[in-house]
Amino acid sequence: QGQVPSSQLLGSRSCAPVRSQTPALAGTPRAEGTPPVRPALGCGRRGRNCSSRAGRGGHVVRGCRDKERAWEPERSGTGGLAAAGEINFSVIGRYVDYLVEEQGVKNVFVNGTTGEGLSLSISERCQVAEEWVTKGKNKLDQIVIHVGALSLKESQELAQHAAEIGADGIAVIAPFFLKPWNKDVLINFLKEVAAAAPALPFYYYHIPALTGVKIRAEELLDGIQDKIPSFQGLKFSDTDLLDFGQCVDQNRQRQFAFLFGVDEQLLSALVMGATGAVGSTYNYLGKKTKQMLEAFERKDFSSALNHQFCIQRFINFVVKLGFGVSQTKAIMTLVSGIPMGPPRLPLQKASREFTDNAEAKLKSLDFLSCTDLKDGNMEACS
Ligand SMILES: CC(=O)N[C@@H]([C@@H](O)[C@H](O)[C@H](O)CO)[C@@H](O)CC(=O)C(=O)O
Repeated sequence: QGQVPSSQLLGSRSCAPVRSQTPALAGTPRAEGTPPVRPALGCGRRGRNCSSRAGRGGHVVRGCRDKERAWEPERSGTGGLAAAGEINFSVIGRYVDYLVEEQGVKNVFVNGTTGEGLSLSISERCQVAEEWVTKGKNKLDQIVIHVGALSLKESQELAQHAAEIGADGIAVIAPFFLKPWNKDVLINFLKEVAAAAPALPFYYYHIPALTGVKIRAEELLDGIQDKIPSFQGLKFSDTDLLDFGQCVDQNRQRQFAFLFGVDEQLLSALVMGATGAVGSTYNYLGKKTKQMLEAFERKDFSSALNHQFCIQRFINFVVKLGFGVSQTKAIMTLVSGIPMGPPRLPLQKASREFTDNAEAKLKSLDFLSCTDLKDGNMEACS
């Protein structure tokens, strides 16, 4: 079985502190059997202060340099085809177009949970980031790269690399094996990563259910800018709306971005002051979610609630079937027509039964019609 992991996007997620901003996605598409593209080097976007690696003299981003060789087809002996289990970069450009044109999503969060960032090597993470920046140039508004890792040094390498390629921001989760035991220790870790890319807006990615680090975000934010001057905001992937509300309430004087990451509860978070959203479902429900954001903006709360309930109906349905990153990838493939490939171990590919059920539900909720389906997925309509 050829396994080609790729990254996630937003649906990936609104990274801008503007309430009406399109939700950004997280995750990287993976594809099977398509030719990988060697990522272009150098910085991409909006004249950000970055320089190419070649121009940085002695600056070494070890993992990222190794990859340059690994992806030369003539050396890999694969004749230009992605080997089993490898990332296929060639779909990222198409996926950018799909997000922008079909889902109205212009901000992405790369190498996060949906993109299985923690299951990739450092070299792969660099390549994925580069490909998104290259292909997103002049198309996407913001590209935030998740650079969290268990090793502080690796996290710093990734942060430096993100700055060099011209990303718009970096995000970091709490280290989750040897864990920080209190707020100060966590801040010390985050501060060291942020210092590796001081010009890049820095986001803390709060996802306690996966990291096991339960330090409240509200506590962490208290005085954080004194320690991390580039601190820009929070990606809050937790259902504790008391904690989230207090983050907003206690930081009203600051221009922080509060990006909410529980898609089925987004409306509640908007009421509390969320400035954007980052989530897996925006990969395929981006347009629907935008309608909810727009209804909320124009204070049409009844419509906004209808949209949220509709989205909840779908999420509630798939959660009962068993829903995670693998299933998200299957739905992304179904809706976009762009092959995401299977997830990487220890995750298992979603079952055909799951995909069939999810497809039927999407159609019954009018989230998907046969005319939405791309050539590659037409058989799903028969
Ligand atoms: C645990 C998890 O995967 N949470 C998702 C949500 O979008 C989640 O899939 C959705 O709310 C459905 O429960 C996001 O918060 C993850 C995310 O933003 C990312 O891929 O980094």
